Amino acid sequence: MSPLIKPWHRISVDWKLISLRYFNPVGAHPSGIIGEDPSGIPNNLMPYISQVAVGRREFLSVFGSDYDTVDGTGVRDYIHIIDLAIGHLRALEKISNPSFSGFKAYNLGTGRGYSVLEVVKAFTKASGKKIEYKLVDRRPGDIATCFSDASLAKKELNWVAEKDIEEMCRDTWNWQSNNPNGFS
Ligand SMILES: O=c1ccn([C@@H]2O[C@H](COP(=O)(O)OP(=O)(O)O[C@H]3O[C@H](CO)[C@H](O)[C@H](O)[C@H]3O)[C@@H](O)[C@H]2O)c(=O)[nH]1
Repeated sequence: MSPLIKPWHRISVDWKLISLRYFNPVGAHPSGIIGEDPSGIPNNLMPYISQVAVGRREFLSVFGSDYDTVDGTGVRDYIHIIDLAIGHLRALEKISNPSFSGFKAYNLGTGRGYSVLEVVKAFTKASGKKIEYKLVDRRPGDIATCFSDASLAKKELNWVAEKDIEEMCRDTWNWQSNNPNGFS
């Protein structure tokens, strides 16, 4: 074996890397003790909706209502943080297996997209609160639709997301209603 090939050969045996591609993590720990408390004005949809529901913000600005989607609003693949945590445990099991080497990337998502207005509807149901919203211009840089193909994670990590949008909204609301001002 030439000296040039040797180092690469060694790398292919010893080197292991797993990359997990998160889609849109939301939700909170079901205990209601751990949740998302962004500092300042939330950039992301779920914490913004949650702060409207709890009375910290007046209304949600829905960024764009003319996308080519089910109702014109942006579609994303929301995933409960508990499912995401379990995905990490499965990846750790995989990378600890002596038979695994090299690099793999796995999508962690539900494979199903929800529009902004569908999330608003699900959150209204989970919280019993009216979520005021206004349709405004698109946010620069946003795309219409983004959802995962998580079939490789199912096949190789034995992982699938199990929690649905109702549970994501319920756990988010459970935390937010117990912590109306966040952790402060
Ligand atoms: O106040 C808001 C916030 C968001 N949205 C909409 O809600 C959807 C989800 O928006 P998020 O900001 O929650 O999530 P994104 O998928 O747009 O953004 C996420 O994915 C991006 C890459 O695709 C970046 O990684 C970014 O940091 C990360 O938050 C989008 O259609 C967005 O336009 C609103 O209508 N109003």
